Amino acid sequence: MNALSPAMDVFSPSGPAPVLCDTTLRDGEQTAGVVFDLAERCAIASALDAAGVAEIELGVAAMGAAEIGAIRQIARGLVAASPLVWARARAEDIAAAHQTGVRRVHVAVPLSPCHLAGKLRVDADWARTQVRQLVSLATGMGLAVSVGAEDGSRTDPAFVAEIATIAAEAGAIRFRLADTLGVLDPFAAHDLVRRLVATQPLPIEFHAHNDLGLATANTLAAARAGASHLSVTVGGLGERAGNAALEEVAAVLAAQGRPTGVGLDRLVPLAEMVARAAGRPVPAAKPIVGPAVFSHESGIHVDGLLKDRTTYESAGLRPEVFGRAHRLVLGKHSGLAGVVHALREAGLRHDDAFARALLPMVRAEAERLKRALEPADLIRLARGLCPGAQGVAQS
Ligand SMILES: CC(=O)SCCNC(=O)CCNC(=O)[C@H](O)C(C)(C)COP(=O)(O)OP(=O)(O)OC[C@H]1O[C@@H](n2cnc3c(N)ncnc32)[C@H](O)[C@@H]1OP(=O)(O)O
Ligand SMILES: O=C(O)CCC(=O)C(=O)O
Repeated sequence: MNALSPAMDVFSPSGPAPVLCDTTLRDGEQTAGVVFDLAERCAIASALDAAGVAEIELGVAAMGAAEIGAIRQIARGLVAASPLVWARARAEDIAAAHQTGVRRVHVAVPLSPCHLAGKLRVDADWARTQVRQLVSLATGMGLAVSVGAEDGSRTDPAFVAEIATIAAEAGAIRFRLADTLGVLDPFAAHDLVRRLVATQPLPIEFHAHNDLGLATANTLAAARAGASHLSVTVGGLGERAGNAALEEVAAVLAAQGRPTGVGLDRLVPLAEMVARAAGRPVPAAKPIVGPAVFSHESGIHVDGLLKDRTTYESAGLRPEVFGRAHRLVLGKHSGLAGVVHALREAGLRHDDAFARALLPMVRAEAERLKRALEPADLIRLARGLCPGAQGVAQS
């Protein structure tokens, strides 16, 4: 029994877990205004590696000599994870990637009509030719090559499959379908990936964006449709609204019985490390890693949790799994059970009559302070109500 809910239990997919390809250091750092220094990049890569992330996209070698040197240094620090370098569909980008010493390059090829005509000023034949020639060029240099369909979700699926087939014939090892603008919903993502899996020979990676808040859902739908590799970033950092969050994808797959090898207890330190380096604090309610996601205040929830934790905690989301713990707080929505519990924890008088008298004061104080109560607030209120409350612990 490993489902997040009975519904997920019924529909849990089977088969090997997809492989996670983390692109925090490439798409994540492309977030407007985010810059990691070299020490931060090395530390993030090592933390991802230690957490068991299988693949790490390290950056864009075409940015120049300093970036080539940085990628080389970061890659040298990896123990188990496989590094890869991102490249445009240009021979000079592949040459730059080769200079990093990393043995794998990912070549992104814009495929949608608007990217081909509007951005590159080329036609579909250009894409066919570039993929054939560049994959051969890269494999000739001894590089393993994956090919990406940039803006693939706004491209005729038959053309995407054709390019993937050309990539396979030229020697590519994988094909990445990018929902570059985050336009898909999970049903469309599932359909596109299923079609691609069925019509061309390469393993498929899905690369989601979160413009509609669907990156994780789309990534999981892609996995269910047969994507063997999934792009993710720590905290979902990435262009605009970001990418699929590593912690969400890893947690759901583990809960579905398809663990990715990522240590779930490493996710919070990773999120905090990336948040610090990015200058973007982890949002309080960010699933899995947010500081507040295992906190409970509402009377009915706290009462339920105290009687039987499974009332408000699903099997795959036990806080201990992530190295975390429940935090029961007192506030405007507290009930009697929560007050009794908090009093007992604080070593204060905690009989029902006392807690019942204190409850309206707890609510009023939370309203006055516009926040949850700290232990010191509770002690102050309890002493105000009954000066001898402290140390008069009763069962
Ligand atoms: C959806 C994505 O995430 S795509 C990845 C985005 N990542 C980045 O942009 C990484 C950082 N980028 C950079 O440092 C720079 O843009 C560089 C080094 C890649 C290129 O810099 P510049 O040579 O100054 O070009 P600039 O950034 O102004 O324009 C991009 C050029 O790449 C071309 N290009 C864009 N994508 C691709 C592609 N996948 N394949 C081939 N060419 C491409 C554009 O057509 C444009 O070419 P042009 O100058 O001949 O018109
Ligand atoms: O890597 C790719 O293939 C696509 C690039 C990308 O990040 C995107 O399209 O969102």
